[in-house]
Amino acid sequence: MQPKKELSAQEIASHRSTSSCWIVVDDKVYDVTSYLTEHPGGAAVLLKQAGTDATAEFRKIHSTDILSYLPKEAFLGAIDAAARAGLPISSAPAEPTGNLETEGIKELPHISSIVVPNDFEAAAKAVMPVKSWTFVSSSAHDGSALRSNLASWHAVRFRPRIFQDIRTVDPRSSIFGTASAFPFYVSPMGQLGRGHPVAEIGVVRALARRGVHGVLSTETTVKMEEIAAAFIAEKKKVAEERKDASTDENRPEAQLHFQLYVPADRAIAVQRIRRARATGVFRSIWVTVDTAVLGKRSADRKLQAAEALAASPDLAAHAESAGFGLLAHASNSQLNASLTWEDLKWIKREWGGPVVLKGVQTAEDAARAADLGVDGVLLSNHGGRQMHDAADALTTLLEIRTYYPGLVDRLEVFVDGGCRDGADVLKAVSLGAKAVGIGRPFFYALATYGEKGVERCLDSEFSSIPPFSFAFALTYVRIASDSSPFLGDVFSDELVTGMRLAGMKNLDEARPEGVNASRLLNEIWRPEKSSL
Ligand code: HEM
Ligand SMILES: Cc1cc2nc3c(=O)[nH]c(=O)nc-3n(C[C@H](O)[C@H](O)[C@H](O)COP(=O)(O)O)c2cc1C
Repeated sequence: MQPKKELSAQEIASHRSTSSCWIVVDDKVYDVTSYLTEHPGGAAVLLKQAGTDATAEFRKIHSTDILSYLPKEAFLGAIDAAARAGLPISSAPAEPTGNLETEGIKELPHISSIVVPNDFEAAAKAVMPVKSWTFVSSSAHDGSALRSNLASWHAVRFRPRIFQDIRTVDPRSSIFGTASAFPFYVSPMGQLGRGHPVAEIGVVRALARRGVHGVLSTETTVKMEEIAAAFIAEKKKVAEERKDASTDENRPEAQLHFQLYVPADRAIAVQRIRRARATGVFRSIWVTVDTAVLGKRSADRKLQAAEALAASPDLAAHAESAGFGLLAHASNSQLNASLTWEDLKWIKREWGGPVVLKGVQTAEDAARAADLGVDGVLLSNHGGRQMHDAADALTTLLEIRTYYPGLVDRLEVFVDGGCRDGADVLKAVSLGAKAVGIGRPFFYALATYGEKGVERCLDSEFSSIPPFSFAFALTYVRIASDSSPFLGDVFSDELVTGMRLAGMKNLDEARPEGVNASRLLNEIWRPEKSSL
């Protein structure tokens, strides 16, 4: 890229106000003044980086792909080594961390004391920087959609069967014909670098070791090509270890899928799809359809207003309209408010493989997706972060079963939102879901214990198993007693224990009669009751 003009360190350093704000990333200078009020992360974080070399701070959160959201004229030019040397390096903003005292935790607990998914959350709240914690934990408005997501799982009860000889149970499943160790997967979440420097790389390596599926977000901290390469390398390593240990091929291989935010600029969207396809690692594409605009994330907005007030007198004057407070609410570059069913045609054509719609919230939309040849729908309200008082996924699943009983056999139906117990995955599978997406627990696991935390959240430690048949290893772990050194995982342990307690030997035995969903059925949409 040719510099548009000579830019000296001195000149760059002078642009650090709301009337002119320049930042430098990878030796390129951007005028982000017009983007200040649009930036979903708020104006204050940009202003703190203004006039400095922001590369290090920027990379903790974003990949350089995100720069495509800036208007073309924002790029002012590149700088040379001399100019770079003259620039102040941005110091990490002093973000307050969580409060160990208030959370009643003295220090990060030993990982062995993390036994249920919510233990990761409590630990994360105590140690994560407040801004990152707020980003992950926040939901729309007063949190009602998130609360009802969490509650919905408890509104369905098991109907366990006895005398089933469940010494050996098989929790293996598949997504679009590709096997998975369990019927759950890690949901796409943006900016994992805000949890831990290993970011998405740590998550995909853990998936590769455990044979679990994951959906990668569009908004990664690390570029998708680097993540794909790390995933391939880890899978290769795992395959070699297994070969050396003379184990068999029964263990499912991990699989990635790609989540697509369709930006306003179609050229950017097409390029994104092509890049994802070129990596060769993604089995399907999951198009997020519940984010035509951003939901009202009140906790983030309050924090951004506070940051603006504290940042500088200049920004304080704009605090009422800073960041989320104004244009980010209808960010028109990252999101696309004009998408329609018509757009599915070119998305399907560009991708050329299985397509899932992520964020379907009614039976009618699920049926329309099936009619249009979509391969899967994810019933989801985005973890309660978008539509305030949106239906939880289990209720939508029951709505589908009631009004379109055959639909779950016409396409793969996934659910997510608020699942915090591996056994609960069985409730969704019993009602016809192919798999359950789990989001926040994995962000918290990464933020607290890094890659090791993600592994613990997923599945038990197989690496110390002596070299015998892997199929046997699976069986061994599944029937392990309380004294087994292999127990201590989170989601898989709960799932397998849940299968045994419910009397299910494999997932074919997860049938609707295995659960009592009548309480939630009372809450589904009833056209006759809704027509006034
Ligand atoms: C200069 C070009 C930049 C662009 C185009 C940009 C763009 C964006 C976009 C599109 C998001 C929303 C991502 C999502 O929904 O997951 C975002 C979020 C965010 N950005 Fe940036 N960003 C830029 C620079 C920076 C810098 C320099 C920092 C700080 C070092 C930063 C910090 C953040 C934070 C903290 C969030 C999260 C907001 C939240 O809490 O939800 N950004 N940015
Ligand atoms: C921190 C965070 C970031 C997210 N980022 C994305 C994203 O980039 N793309 C997307 O489609 N969904 C995103 N989601 C939504 C998740 O994919 C998923 O629908 C939701 O988290 C499931 O609910 P749970 O967190 O209660 O398990 C995000 C959710 C969280 C909590």
